[in-house]
Amino acid sequence: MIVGIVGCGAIANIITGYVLEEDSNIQLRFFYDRDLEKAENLASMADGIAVLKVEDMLDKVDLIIEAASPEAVAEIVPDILKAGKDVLIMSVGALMDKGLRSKIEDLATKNNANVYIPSGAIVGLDGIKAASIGEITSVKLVTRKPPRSLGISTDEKKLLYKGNASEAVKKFPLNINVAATLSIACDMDVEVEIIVDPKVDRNVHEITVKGDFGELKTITENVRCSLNPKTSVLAAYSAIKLLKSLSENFKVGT
Ligand SMILES: NC(=O)C1=CN([C@@H]2O[C@H](COP(=O)(O)OP(=O)(O)OC[C@H]3O[C@@H](n4cnc5c(N)ncnc54)[C@H](OP(=O)(O)O)[C@@H]3O)[C@@H](O)[C@H]2O)C=CC1
Ligand SMILES: O=C([O-])CC(=O)C(=O)O
Repeated sequence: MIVGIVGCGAIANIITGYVLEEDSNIQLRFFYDRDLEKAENLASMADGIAVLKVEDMLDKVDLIIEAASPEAVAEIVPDILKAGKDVLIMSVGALMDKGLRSKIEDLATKNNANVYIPSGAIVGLDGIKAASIGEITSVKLVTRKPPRSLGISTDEKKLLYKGNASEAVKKFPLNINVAATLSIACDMDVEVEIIVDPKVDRNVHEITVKGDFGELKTITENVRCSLNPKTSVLAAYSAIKLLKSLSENFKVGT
């Protein structure tokens, strides 16, 4: 599978490092970033090609990884799908915009292309997807991050946000994509709390789901990426695992 990547920051660096060290179906060849130097640095590590615009890789790839920003989803994903190519989206918060999401779903169907959304920095999506076969009655996400991850400075633990996911992704576009992933998985605009906590040094996501299946609670205490403390290492790992699973004939989990 020939892969291009849009956004050459923390997640792209972890994916590239993995591809260089491990045997897999992922042939990472093309790199794009609005900062050409970042694309060139990763391309030279991976013996790939830095491109000046996404169109320059479109006819040469099977799949593009979006690991840039919510704006990049709106700017770039429609063209990828129009070219009939698959896309893996990390900046999932963009899809809380119902208009953009249905445009992306329609383009994927019309062009026989796939949109992949990895579980990212949370655990439990397997059970939540299974639970959605029955009735889900409530879903709540409580995210606690250290001040540096939220780009603020404070000595006090504080509730920064309480509301639904669609507003949370507008207020914290680079910090709470997981709320969008969760909302899409259970087809609800889930309840979200974001807490800044100087006492934690991990990005912590706690999910509680209730439904006719019973109740589940997951807590993920994520190590942060060295290149970007907002982002958890598990998010990059989930993208790698999803890409690897595309060529596997033996699947486990929902
Ligand atoms: N689904 C999930 O669970 C998670 C999702 N994420 C999301 O994944 C994305 C990537 O994360 P991460 O690697 O940590 O981010 P980084 O900021 O480390 O890297 C992103 C890179 O993409 C560039 N970029 C942003 N917008 C564009 C654009 N429109 N066109 C071209 N390049 C662009 C950035 O440039 P610049 O520095 O100039 O902005 C930066 O170089 C983010 O949106 C993040 O919020 C992160 C963690 C978990
Ligand atoms: O990586 C994380 O812990 C979560 C995150 O930033 C996001 O969902 O945008």
